[in-house]
Amino acid sequence: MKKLTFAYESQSDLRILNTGHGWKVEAPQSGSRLEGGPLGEDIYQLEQFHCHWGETSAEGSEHTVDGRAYAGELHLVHWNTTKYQSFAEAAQHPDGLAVLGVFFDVGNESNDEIEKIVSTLSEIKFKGQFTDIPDVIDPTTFLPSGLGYWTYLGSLTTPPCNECVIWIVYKEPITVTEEQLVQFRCLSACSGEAEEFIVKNYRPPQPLGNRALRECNA
Ligand SMILES: CC[C@H](C)CCC(=O)Nc1ccc(S(N)(=O)=O)cc1
Ligand SMILES: [Zn+2]
Repeated sequence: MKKLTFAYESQSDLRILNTGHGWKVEAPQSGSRLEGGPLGEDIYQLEQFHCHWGETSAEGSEHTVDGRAYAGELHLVHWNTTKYQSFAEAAQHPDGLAVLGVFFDVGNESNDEIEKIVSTLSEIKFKGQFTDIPDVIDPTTFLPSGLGYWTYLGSLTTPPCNECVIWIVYKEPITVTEEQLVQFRCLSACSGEAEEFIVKNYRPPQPLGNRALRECNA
């Protein structure tokens, strides 16, 4: 496979919202480009990023490596702007979306970029609430230093689970702290006063079936 290349913009005032299933940062970046690797000749553009976690740090990732789960997983969601006119249209095609998955390992040093997300969560405690992240966010800082990855053809991991995703999962995790994950679990799944915490929002891996998994050791 050709090398995967990416270029992102740094943006401030990105909107973060509580979807009821977790937090999501809307980051449509016309100036961003993800290309190469398993993506053929097409260019993919960043649309949003979000993450998945578990009720303890023993679980939380949506992919597992030889059966081992990580404490969480960040998803940078891109869509094929070479072939399609909109994100929604791209989501109807097998090569429509490209999602970069980055595993979370729990460690002692907190991740500064994730901290910019965590610092806004008290303002979006309830489903439907949103706020702007004052800090400048550079998606490149979410990526690990080692750029080796696995890739396969898959789907959205939440309904409607469209089979429209070229998955690219980095082998090397990034480090977050237990405190940062604890803050994720304080988000509420409901809009009212009732508190039902979003303690876990990951979908377990599904059978590979006859799909090929490829790897690239950048
Ligand atoms: C109509 C297009 C699309 C259904 C609109 C909603 C959407 O964007 N869903 C979505 C996006 C990413 C993931 S994941 N977790 O990265 O696989 C899961 C679900
Ligand atoms: Zn996801």
